[in-house]
Amino acid sequence: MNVLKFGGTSVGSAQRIQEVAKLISDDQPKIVVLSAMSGTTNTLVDITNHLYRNDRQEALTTIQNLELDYLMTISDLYSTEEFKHRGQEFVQTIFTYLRSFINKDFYPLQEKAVVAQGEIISTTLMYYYLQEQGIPSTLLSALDFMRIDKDCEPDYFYIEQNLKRLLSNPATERIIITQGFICRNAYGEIDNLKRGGSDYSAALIGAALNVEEIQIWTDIDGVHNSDPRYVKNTKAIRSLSFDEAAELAYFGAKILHPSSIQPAKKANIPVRMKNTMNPSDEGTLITKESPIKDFKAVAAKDGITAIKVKSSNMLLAYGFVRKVFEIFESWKTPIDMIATSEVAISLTIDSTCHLEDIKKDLTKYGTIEVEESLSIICIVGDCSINNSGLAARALTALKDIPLHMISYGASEHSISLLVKQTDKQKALEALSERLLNQ
Ligand SMILES: Nc1ncnc2c1ncn2[C@@H]1O[C@H](COP(=O)(O)OP(=O)(O)O)[C@@H](O)[C@H]1O
Ligand SMILES: N[C@@H](CC(=O)OP(=O)(O)O)C(=O)O
Repeated sequence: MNVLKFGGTSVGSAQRIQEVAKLISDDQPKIVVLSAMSGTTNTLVDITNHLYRNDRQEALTTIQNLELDYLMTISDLYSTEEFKHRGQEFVQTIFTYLRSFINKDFYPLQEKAVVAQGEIISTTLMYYYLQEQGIPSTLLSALDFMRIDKDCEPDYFYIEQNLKRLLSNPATERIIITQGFICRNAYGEIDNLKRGGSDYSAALIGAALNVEEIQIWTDIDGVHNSDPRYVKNTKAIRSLSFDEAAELAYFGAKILHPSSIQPAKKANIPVRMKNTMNPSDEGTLITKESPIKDFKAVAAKDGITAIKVKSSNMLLAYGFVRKVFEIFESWKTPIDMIATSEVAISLTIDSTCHLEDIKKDLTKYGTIEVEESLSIICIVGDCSINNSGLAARALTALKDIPLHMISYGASEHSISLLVKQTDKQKALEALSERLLNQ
C-alpha cells in the first residue's frame, strides 16, 4: 500500500480534482490524503478573524463568496444532476454551519473547527466524484484516527491502533480518501497539525501502516535546489537523504512541512515528491542514503529574531549557557542557531510570542540586544569534516552580504547563515549562481 498526498493546488479546481481522480484510479491499494482546495484555508482563517472581531458583515460576505466558489466548482465537477445536487446539499450544510457562528462569541476551539472545513469539503467532493465515475472508494474521517497529545505531538499509538481498526472493516475499498491537516487533540476537540500540515498527516499515516512509499503530489517537479519563488532557473533534485530533506523543510523549503520527514525517517519509508501537473516526471526520492554532492540545495527561513546576551560573568564560568537555555525552555520557545564567544551568546528564535518575557528573564544574566526581521539561509550539501574548503566556498559566494551569524560543524549536511531579511533574495541568487549552477 502507498500513501498519496495531494496539496491544495493539486485539488484547486474541478479540473484538477478530475485529474487527481485519474491518477488514483489504478488497482493499487492506497490512502489518498487531500488538502483543502488552494486558498480555502486562508479564507477560512480570514472568516475566523472577522468572527473574533465580531465583524458580522465581513464574515457573512466572505462566507458567501466562498460558498459561491464552491457551488461553481460543483457545477463544473459533476456531469449528472444527481451528483450536482448531492454536492450542493453537502456544501450548503457546511456553509450553514459556518454562518451559525455569526452574532455569537467566538472561541479558539471553534476557530479550529472552522479551519477544518476546507479538508472536509475537498475529500467529500472527491469521494462523490469517484462515486459518479463508478470508482469504489471509502471516505475515512481523519477525526476518527488522527490525534495529538497534550504537548501537541502526534499520539502515535492512538493513530496506529485506530487506523488499523478502521481499515480492518471488510467494507473498506482499495482507494481510501481522508483529510490531511485536521486531527483531534488530547481532549477530543477538533484541532490541526499547523499550516501546511497535510504532508505531516500523510507521513504519520504512512508510518503507522508501514506503507511502501509516501508520495507527496504537488505543483512542481519535486524539491528544487533553491526556492523558485525567489530564484530563476532552479532545478529539481532527484535524490535527497531524510536528513537533507528535513534540513531543507525546517529551514524554509515550503514544498514540505517541517515535521513531515521525521515519521518517514523513523519507519524508513521512502518519500517521493511528484508533480500532479507532470506525473511522468520522476520527481524527488527521499530515502535513508543519497549520493553525496558538495552543494545540493539552499533554503531560507524568514521571520527570525536574534538575541545576544553579553556578560562578563560568562568568562570561564560553567552553567551559564544552561541558565540561558532554561529561560527559552520555560517559555516553550525553540532555538534554531547558536553562536558563543568568551563573553556573549547569540541565538535565534522564530517565534516572538514570548519575546518580552524572555528578554525580561535574560536581563539578570547580562545586557540584551535584539535584532528582528532576519533570515536563516541553510545550505545543504556535504559538510563532513573531510570536505575541506566547502565552508570557504559558501562564504566566498556571500562575500558581499553582511553575515550576522554562522553555524557550521553541528550538522554533516548543512551550514546555516543569518542575514537580514532584505538581503535574502540576493543571498539566494548568489548561492544559486556560484554554488548550485556550476
Ligand atoms: N526548494 C523548493 N523546491 C520546490 N518548491 C519549492 C521550494 N521552495 C519553495 N517551494 C514552493 O513550494 C510550492 C509547493 O508547496 P505548496 O504550495 O505548499 O504545495 P501544495 O499546495 O501542493 O501543498 C512550489 O510551488 C514552490 O513555489
Ligand atoms: N490546507 C492546509 C493544510 C495543507 O497542508 O495545505 P497544502 O498542502 O495546500 O500546503 C493549509 O493550507 O495549511
